[in-house]
Amino acid sequence: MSAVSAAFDVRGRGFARRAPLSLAWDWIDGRILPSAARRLALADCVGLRLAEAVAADGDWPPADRAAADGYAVAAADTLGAGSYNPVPLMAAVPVSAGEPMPPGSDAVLPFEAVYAAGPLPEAVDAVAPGCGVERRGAWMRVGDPLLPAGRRLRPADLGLLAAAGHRTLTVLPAPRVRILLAGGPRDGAPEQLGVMLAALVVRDGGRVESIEALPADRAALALAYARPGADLILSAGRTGCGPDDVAPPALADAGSLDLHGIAMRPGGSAGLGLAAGDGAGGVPVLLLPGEPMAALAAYELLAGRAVRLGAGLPAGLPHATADAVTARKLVSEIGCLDLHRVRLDGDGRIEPVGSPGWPGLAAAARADGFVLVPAGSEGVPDGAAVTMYRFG
Ligand SMILES: Nc1nc2c(c(=O)[nH]1)N[C@H]1C(S)=C(S)[C@@H](COP(=O)(O)OP(=O)(O)OC[C@H]3O[C@@H](n4cnc5c(N)ncnc54)[C@H](O)[C@@H]3O)O[C@H]1N2
Ligand code: MOO
Repeated sequence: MSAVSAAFDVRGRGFARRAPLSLAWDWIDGRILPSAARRLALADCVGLRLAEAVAADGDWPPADRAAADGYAVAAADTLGAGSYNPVPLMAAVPVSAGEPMPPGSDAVLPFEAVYAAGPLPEAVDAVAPGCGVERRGAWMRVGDPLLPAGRRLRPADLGLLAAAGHRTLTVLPAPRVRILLAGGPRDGAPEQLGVMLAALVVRDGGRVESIEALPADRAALALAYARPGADLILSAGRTGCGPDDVAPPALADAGSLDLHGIAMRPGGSAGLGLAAGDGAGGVPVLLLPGEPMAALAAYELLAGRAVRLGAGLPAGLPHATADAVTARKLVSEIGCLDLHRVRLDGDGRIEPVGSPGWPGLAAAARADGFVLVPAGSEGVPDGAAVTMYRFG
C-alpha cells in the first residue's frame, strides 16, 4: 500500500478524503502478529491464549473421596435402616467433603441420615455403594485433553490446570501497549481517556505498558512514539485539523504516517503508522481522536483489532451481539461507516441514543450497545433487522 495520506498535512486545511475502514483493517492485519510463545507461571496466564493443548497430568480426584459431610460407611452396614429401624454403625468414620475415603468404606451417609446421640451412631436411612463418593478420576483421567490450543484462559481454567498438576503454561504473551494522552482535555476539563483505554486494552488481551499524559508538542510526541519497550502504541488526542493537532505530524517524524482520516463517524480523524522503535519492522501506532466518544469508536473499530491480533485473539469485535429491529430510522451518510449508539427495549426493538456525531460518553453509558451502518448504506429504515453489539 502506498503511504496514502502520509504526505498530506490536514492542519488548517481539513481532510481532502478519508480512507475506507477496510483499508485500515488491511494495514493492521498485515502488520500485527502475536509475540512468540513463552512459558509463564500459572498465576500470570489469565486472559492469555494457550499456545499448545493441555492434557491432565494425573487423575482428579487422585483417590476416592467424600462428596458430602457425614459418616464414611460400608453401604452394606446400612441395609434395612429407616427412621423406625435405626441400625447401629460399628465402623462409621466422620468425614468432611473432599477427604479421602477411609479403607473399608464405600459410601457417605450424610449427617441428616444419622442419629448420633447414643453411644454408637445409628443409620436412619440406607445408602447404596458409591453414594456420596466422588470416584478417583471422576473429573479427569491422566492424559485427558483439558483445554485446546488457542483457548483464552479463564480464571476457572487456572484452577482446573492447578488441579491437573500444571504449574506453568506455554502461552502467547500479552502485547505491551503504551497509551499516550496527547495534549489532553482542553479548557482544564477532566482527563477521561486513560482509564477507558486501559480497560479496553485489558479486555482485548493486552497489557498496559504505561499511560502517559504529554503536551501537544510534536517533538515530545515523536520521542514517545519512538521509545522502545512497547509492542503497540495508542495515542489519543490532537489528531484533528487545528494548528495544535500535532499527533499525525509527530508520527510522520517518528517513522511513518500511513493513513490519516478514516471514513467512519465518530472517530474519522483517526490515523495509523509505524514508529521506528525497537521492533525490526517498526512499532504500530494508532492515533485516536481526543473527543471521548470518537476515541471510543476508533478504539472499538481500529485499535481493539490491533490489540486482539497482538494477543493472538480473533480480530473481530469481541462484543456479544443481539438481533434487533429498528424502532426508528438510523440515518447515515453515504461513504462513511456510522456507529449508532442504541437502546434496546423489551420487545427487541432499538432506538438511537443521539446521533453518531454527538460527542461525549454520556450517550454511550445510556446505550445498550451500538449498530454499525456500513459506508455503502444511506441508513436503515424503521422496522429493519440489524445486529446490535452490546457494550460491556
Ligand atoms: N476542519 C475540520 N476540523 C475537524 C475535523 C474535520 O474533519 N475538519 N474533524 C473533527 C473530528 S472528527 C474530530 S474527532 C476532532 C479531532 O479531535 P482531536 O483528536 O484533535 O481532539 P482534541 O482536539 O485533542 O480534543 C477534542 C476534544 O476532546 C477532548 N479531549 C482531548 N483529550 C482528552 C482527554 N484525555 N480526556 C478528556 N477529554 C479529552 C478535548 O477537551 C476536546 O473537547 O477534530 C475535528 N476537527
Ligand atoms: O474523529 Mo471525529 O469524532 O469523526 O468524530
